[in-house]
Amino acid sequence: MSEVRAAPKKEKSAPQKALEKLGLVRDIDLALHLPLRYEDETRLTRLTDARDGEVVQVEGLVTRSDIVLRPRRQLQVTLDDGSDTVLLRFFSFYPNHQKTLAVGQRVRARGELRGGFLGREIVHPSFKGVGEDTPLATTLTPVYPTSATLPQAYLRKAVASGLARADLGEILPAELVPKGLPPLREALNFLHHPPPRTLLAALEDHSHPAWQRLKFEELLAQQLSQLQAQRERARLRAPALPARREGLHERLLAVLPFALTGAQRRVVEEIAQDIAREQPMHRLLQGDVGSGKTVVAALAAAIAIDAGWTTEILAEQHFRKLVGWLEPLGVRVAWLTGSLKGKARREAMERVASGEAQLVVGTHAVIQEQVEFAKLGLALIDEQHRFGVAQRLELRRKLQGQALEPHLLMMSATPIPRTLAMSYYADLDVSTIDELPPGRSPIVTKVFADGKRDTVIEKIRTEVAQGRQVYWVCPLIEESEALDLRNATETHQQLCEALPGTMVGLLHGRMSVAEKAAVMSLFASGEMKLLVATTVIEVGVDVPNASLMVIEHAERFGLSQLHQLRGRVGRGAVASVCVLLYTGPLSDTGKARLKAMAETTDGFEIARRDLEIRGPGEFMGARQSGAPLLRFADLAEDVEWLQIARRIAPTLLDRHPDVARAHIARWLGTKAEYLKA
Ligand SMILES: Nc1ncnc2c1ncn2[C@@H]1O[C@H](COP(=O)(O)OP(=O)(O)OP(=O)(O)O)[C@@H](O)[C@H]1O
Repeated sequence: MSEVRAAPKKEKSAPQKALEKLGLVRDIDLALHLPLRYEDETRLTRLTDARDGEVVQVEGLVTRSDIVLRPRRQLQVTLDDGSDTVLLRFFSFYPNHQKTLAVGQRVRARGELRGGFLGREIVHPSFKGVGEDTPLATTLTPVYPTSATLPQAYLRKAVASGLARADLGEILPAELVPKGLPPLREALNFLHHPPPRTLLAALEDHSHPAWQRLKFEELLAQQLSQLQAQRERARLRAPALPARREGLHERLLAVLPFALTGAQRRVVEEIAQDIAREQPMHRLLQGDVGSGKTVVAALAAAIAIDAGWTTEILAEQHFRKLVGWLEPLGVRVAWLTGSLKGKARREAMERVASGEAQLVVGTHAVIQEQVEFAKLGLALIDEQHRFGVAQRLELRRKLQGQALEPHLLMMSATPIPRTLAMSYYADLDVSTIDELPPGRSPIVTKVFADGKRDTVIEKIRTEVAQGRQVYWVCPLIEESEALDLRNATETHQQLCEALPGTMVGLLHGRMSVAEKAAVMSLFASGEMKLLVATTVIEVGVDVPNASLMVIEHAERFGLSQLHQLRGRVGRGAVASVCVLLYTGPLSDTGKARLKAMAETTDGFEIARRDLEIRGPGEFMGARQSGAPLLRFADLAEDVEWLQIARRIAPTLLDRHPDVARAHIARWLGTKAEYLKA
């Protein structure tokens, strides 16, 4: 029976999806996906010549092939290469393995040789059946960074065909390419398939000219796109917001209970200079948790408001404190949060539209919904809001009728080294608060298995008895069977029972803004001693009297997030402790994260380790999210190439704009459009 059916839509296979997830979509992406290391399948080692501990490729006949059940079920295969024999052992195997490895078959196997209880052996070698004269590989075999769902063999094929298809012709005029560097196609062919006996050290430490070519190309693309973005920005106009003598910002300084640190003063000065100009500021303000970013933002807002322009703050709770400083000085504030409804909402909108509100505090909804600003001069945005270029454009659209762009100050509490920041946020200037306010005592971090809960509760009792306050952080609000995470409500209940007579609060994301505010104010006033919360307290919460933080299921959190959370304590002069409770067994990365947390409280160091611990997959994930992270070059190491790229970029952009565009597109792909926008 034949029936005409529409051809079924071709579903993407799991490896295809995995490729996409790694960002390996275009041929050029595949061509630029470089091996982590190489395997040498170009030669055979005679067993008599091989030493234990050496990675070898051997070839011979199978003389024995048995499944052995003790001490653990395994397939044992003896291979004889004419000079000696070796035992191949497999703890997991399929029927077709046994077929290839049957007695009498010729097999080529590769792996680390070691002396075992049963004689010399290779555990889990890679292997294939071969004929008498199956040729050896002619080049070294690449091993690529990959993910769990993407088999190496599939990836190898995909990269090889991407490399063959990719348009890798020279784009740059020959006179601009530094001498001694091979053409791009040659460099990539070499790096994917180095000839036998290539000195691998030069590939591994990236000193080989083929690697240098990639570094140079990438840095040039980065410099070009930054320059392009800068030039585009230079064409835009923003209101000049000069700081007035004896203005609002000086009144604010006068009422603060502390003096600014040197770093805060420097950063305020950088921002003040920027916004005094008619070019829009695009600046990232970064500083470790508790370094005092809020007051810097408040001073910037004060200058803008004084100049007669509205400031918008995209961060609901981070800036309660900021409002608390400015409102008493007579600043008119409008709150625009998602939960604001009906008349109150309409009124708030009107106050924004008429320009009556000088400071507008809100969530993302401020941009997404129908809000029209009368005169928006400065936007302060928390990095948590992932305020990408797309959102900036949206913001611009909301300013129809306003010929001028607002100045943008983005704030990040995940500090990254300046050089990295420069490449990560290609079109932002960076200000860094690299000094903590005086009088802080370092936070001591302890890692405990969840079985030690009672000891931890005892510690809470002691802290509370001394008049201190405590946070207890849980990862989820609802029991998830899959993850078996403890429910915040349940923990709250448990702690209430364990600590009778102590006021224990609960804070989670499902509560309304008003409910959250009520709980927070009880905690801030000191009346509530213990606050059980989900990660909603991650940013902006500032209660200097809190001296103990317990993080439950700490193994489920990312490193930066743990650092953010931990930063809620140690904000005053009292010595603080952070307890990380984990439920084992821990994965390697889980272990590495908790270890890093226990070893350092320096946010820059944490950020560095975070990048180190996350695999290449996540690195690429970060790239895909639109943040151009350098993959080949290292801004600290490759200073020479950076200087050359800096020197060439303006010439290239002026004299060969098409070449510049093509070069950016090749290297940054969709990100090139992202930067042009
Ligand atoms: N120069 C200073 N001297 C003393 N205390 C300061 C100073 N600057 C800020 N503080 C105080 O330090 C605490 C942390 O400041 P702030 O909340 O601005 O940090 P932050 O950088 O926003 O941190 P986070 O990202 O962790 O929220 C606050 O209690 C603040 O009042």
